[in-house]
Amino acid sequence: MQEVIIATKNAGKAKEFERMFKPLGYEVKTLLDYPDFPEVEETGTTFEENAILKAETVSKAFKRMVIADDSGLMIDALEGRPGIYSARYAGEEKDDQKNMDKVLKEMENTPDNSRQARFYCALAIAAPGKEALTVAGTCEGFILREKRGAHGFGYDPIFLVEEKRKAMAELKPEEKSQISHRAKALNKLEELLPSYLSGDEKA
Ligand SMILES: O=P(O)(O)OP(=O)(O)OP(=O)(O)OC[C@H]1O[C@@H](n2cnc3c(O)ncnc32)[C@H](O)[C@@H]1O
Ligand SMILES: [Mg+2]
Repeated sequence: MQEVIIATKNAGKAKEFERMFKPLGYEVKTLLDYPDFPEVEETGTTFEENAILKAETVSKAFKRMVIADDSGLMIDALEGRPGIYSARYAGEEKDDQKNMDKVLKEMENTPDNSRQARFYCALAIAAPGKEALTVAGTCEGFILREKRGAHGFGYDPIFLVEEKRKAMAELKPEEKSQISHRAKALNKLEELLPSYLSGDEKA
């Protein structure tokens, strides 16, 4: 089986990529398989910049084609927050429960008709000698008033998926991987991959 390297240390993302790449005939390796690889600092100001930073850093180190994911939750009533700071919204320890609790508290007085939000996922692909490429996908929904469901990771229990009328964490993994921001971005990447791989080398 062919191998694809995903530059992530997030176990939830790793599982989703495994599920999505399997039907394409790829075995997924992530930075969880290389625990000594240092965390790449996310110093960009957009999801795309951070995805490129992660993909290029790991691609240079491994001298291989690498895909990276930078993603997060954007809430209208919070002017797009937590956005690119989603992982560390409630502190450096990247605690999903604390992050959700912080959002629920901030949204306590936000009425039902003003709770629109979306997940955003930027994927970057980098390969030796090539310019990195990015694609993105979104998933629309609403912020719930309490946690629901036990699947997924991150903010999934407090995000009501508009098209399913269920919390993201209530969807089975195979359902999430049909409709998620990550799945939509990956579909676009799949379309662009052949031309990327056969395209020009960087000068
Ligand atoms: O950078 P890597 O190593 O990939 O892992 P990370 O967890 O730091 O990942 P990000 O920097 O992209 O931060 C994304 C955060 O956004 C949230 N998030 C992203 N995708 C999500 C999803 O599908 N469901 C729920 N929360 C998600 C979750 O809290 C993630 O930790
Ligand atoms: Mg990160």
